[in-house]
Amino acid sequence: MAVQISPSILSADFARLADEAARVEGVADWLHVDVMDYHFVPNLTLGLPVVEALLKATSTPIDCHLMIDDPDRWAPGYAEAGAASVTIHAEAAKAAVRTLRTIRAAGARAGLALNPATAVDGYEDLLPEIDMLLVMTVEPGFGGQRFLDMVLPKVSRARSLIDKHGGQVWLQVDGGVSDETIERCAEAGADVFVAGNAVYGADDPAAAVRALRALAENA
Ligand SMILES: O=C(CO)[C@@H](O)[C@H](O)COP(=O)(O)O
Ligand SMILES: [Fe+2]
Repeated sequence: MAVQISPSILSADFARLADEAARVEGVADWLHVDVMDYHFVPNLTLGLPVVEALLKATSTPIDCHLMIDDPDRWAPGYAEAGAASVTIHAEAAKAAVRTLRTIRAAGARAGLALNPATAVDGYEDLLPEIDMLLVMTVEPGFGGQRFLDMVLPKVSRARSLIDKHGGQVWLQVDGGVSDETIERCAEAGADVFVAGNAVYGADDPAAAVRALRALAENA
C-alpha cells in the first residue's frame, strides 16, 4: 500500500481551522481530527459540529480519531456526517463489532485504535471488521509528545497479523511521528502516518508533509 500522510489539526490553530486545513490541501492524503472528551483522555478538543464545519471547508478526506467514552453511541454520527474514516478505541468500545459495522454501513472506513499498553494479539479476530488499525505511539490525549520506541515491536506484530489475514487493513501510527521517527515506523510496517507537531509546527506544513512522505517511501 502506498504511503499516506494524515496531518493532525490538534497542532493547528483552532481559531483558524479552515485556513489550517487549506495549508495541506492537495498535498496530504487525509486530515486527522482528534476528538477528545475529558473522560477517555484528560483533554477536550472538538466534536461533531466542528467536524461538520470542517467537512464543508476542505476537500481533504477527514480521518476522525475518537478518544471518547462510549464510542458505540457517538461514532456512527461522524460516519453519517461524511467523515471518510472513523476510528474508535478498543479500550472504550463495549460493542466494537456492531459499531465498526455501523461505521462501514454509513460509508466510512472503520478503524480500531490501540493504546500503547494494549496488545494487538487480543484483537486479531476483529481484523475482518476493520479497514485500519491505529497503533498509538504515545499515550493518547496530547500532541507534541515524545515517540514511544517500545511500541515498535507491536507495529511489526500488527503488520504480521494483517499480512496473515490478506493485507487489506491499513496500519496507522499516531504520536510523535516526525522526520526522526517516521522511517522506523515504515520499516516496522506502518503505511498511514499521522503527524501533528511535525506538520503544523513547521513553517511550511505542505513541505513538511512532502518531506515525511519521502522519508517513509524510502525507508
Ligand atoms: O491522537 C493524538 C494524540 O492523542 C495525535 O493525533 C496527536 O495529535 C499527534 O500529534 P503529534 O504527536 O504528531 O504532535
Ligand atoms: Fe490522533
